[in-house]
Amino acid sequence: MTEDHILATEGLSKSFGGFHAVSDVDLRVRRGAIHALIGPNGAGKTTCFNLLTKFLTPTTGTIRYNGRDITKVPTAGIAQLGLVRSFQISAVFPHMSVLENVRVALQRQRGFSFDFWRSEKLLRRYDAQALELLDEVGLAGDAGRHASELSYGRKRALELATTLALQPDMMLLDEPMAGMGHEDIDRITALIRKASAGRTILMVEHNLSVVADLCDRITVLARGRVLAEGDYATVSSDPRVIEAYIGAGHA
Ligand SMILES: Nc1ncnc2c1ncn2[C@@H]1O[C@H](COP(=O)(O)OP(=O)(O)OP(=O)(O)O)[C@@H](O)[C@H]1O
Repeated sequence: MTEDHILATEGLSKSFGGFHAVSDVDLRVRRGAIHALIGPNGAGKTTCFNLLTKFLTPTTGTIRYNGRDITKVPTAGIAQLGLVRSFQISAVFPHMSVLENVRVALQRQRGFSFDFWRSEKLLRRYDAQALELLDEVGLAGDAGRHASELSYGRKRALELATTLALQPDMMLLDEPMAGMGHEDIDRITALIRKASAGRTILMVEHNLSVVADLCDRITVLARGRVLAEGDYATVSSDPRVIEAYIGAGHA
């Protein structure tokens, strides 16, 4: 790993029983990049993300973040180091207002555990900052609404705001465009681009035109292994990549 890489894995592997879901993956993510992890269904992308955020323990291999070996650091510790995973729809509290959702995230960022009984007065201290974040993702006008009333695309924008509240140096985005129509895709693409200023993004994304549009570097996984790496033009013209997608019925 060089100074240039904020995240680097070496020989990262995960087996379930005798099945190798991720095999010997050396992933290098350059600081400041928008990097995509792509590949056909079952390639090992989600397993990789789960390894990076410690939802799973690697069978073998190491993960370094900002030069530090984080292979044995638990999930909560990873976020404290500035590596935050987003786009987990469950991260939004549906019965709280949009503003309250961001407020809670800001409170967390300051190291408090979430406390439903914390006084309103104390929480209100975060309102101005929460509104600023909502404005950044185009949700200032929705601040008072219940999160559950938001459209799917807006919920995802809210998740982005709650993630940004944690002030991550690096964000892991889990299929940010999943289930979205064109308009939402354009909106979220613009938001991700904006949010990438001054930070690093690693995303798993099936929508290849979004990947082409947004990502500087792409790692293609197939059958748990790195098949190709490079910019979109390079990997999309690689015959092994085309074959892997066609073989998996993605033609
Ligand atoms: N907990 C588990 N136990 C056993 N096998 C698993 C487990 N989790 C994942 N796998 C298997 O590992 C392989 C990789 O799965 P993974 O979900 O990482 O792929 P993916 O690239 O994210 O796929 P998709 O694009 O369909 O989400 C698959 O064959 C999957 O069935």
